[in-house]
Amino acid sequence: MNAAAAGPATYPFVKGHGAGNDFLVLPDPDGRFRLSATEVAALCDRRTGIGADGLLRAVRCDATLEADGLAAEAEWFMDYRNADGSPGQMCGNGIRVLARYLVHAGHCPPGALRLATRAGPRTVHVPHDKAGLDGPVTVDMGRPRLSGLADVVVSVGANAWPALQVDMGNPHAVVFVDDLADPGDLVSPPVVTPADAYPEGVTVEFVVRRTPFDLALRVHERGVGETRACGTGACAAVAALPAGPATGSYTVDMPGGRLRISVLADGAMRLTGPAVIVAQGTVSL
Ligand SMILES: N[C@@H](CCC[C@H](N)C(=O)O)C(=O)O
Repeated sequence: MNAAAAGPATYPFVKGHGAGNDFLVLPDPDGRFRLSATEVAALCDRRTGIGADGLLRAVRCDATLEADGLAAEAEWFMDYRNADGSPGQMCGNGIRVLARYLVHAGHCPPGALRLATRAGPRTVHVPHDKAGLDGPVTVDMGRPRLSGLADVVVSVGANAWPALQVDMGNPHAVVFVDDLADPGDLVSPPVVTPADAYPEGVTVEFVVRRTPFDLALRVHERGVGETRACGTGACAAVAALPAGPATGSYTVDMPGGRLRISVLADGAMRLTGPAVIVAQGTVSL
């Protein structure tokens, strides 16, 4: 990590999760850190680092070129990195955890917060009566974009399924399966064909529809591996329902917990679930 000369040797961090999808929050209000992919991966390593599915650098929009042009809309930028160090455009659980941190640390009042991401600004709602270390947080996810441009197939071992391409700001391939055990242990990434369908990689959801408004899924995230929950993935699964989702409220159960998704009349989605801070400390690098 390259901090400005004479910067501190230790840095504060916060550890949090949303439905078991866990993150390292690194406050960097003045944009002093340049984190290499190797450094992010070392911090996220579960044996030799702090351990997380991803890292959320909390930086003010006016302190980073990546949020160029967004400072008029949002004070803070979510610099999201996957556990392998690669950047991601959007993270539905991460942005809820970031909002939890910003409110808990006193950087923002509870209520509606506008946060910038690589996929554009999003509004996050931290209830006034739940401004502590845990409780539900909601994010306006916007409208999913479905692409029927290519016929995509997802394979795991001898099993293959047709997939629907969904863009939630980040890329997803959604597969409906009979049983959540069908994709096996997901230790290796699913194979997606044609290979050029997702030039920057893809997150794959394996979904079971239990009732019209109740889904369960497992997810293999780009840049991470199988995780216990994925907010954009849960929205992508609802977006991929045959004939499109009806307006209303959906539940999506994942190994780490339950997320709720409201589909509004204009097709926009609101994602709600737990956002929890579990630890705070310092890390020296
Ligand atoms: N867990 C996240 C998604 C994180 C980004 C993903 N791994 C990618 O590379 O696009 C979520 O909750 O949405």
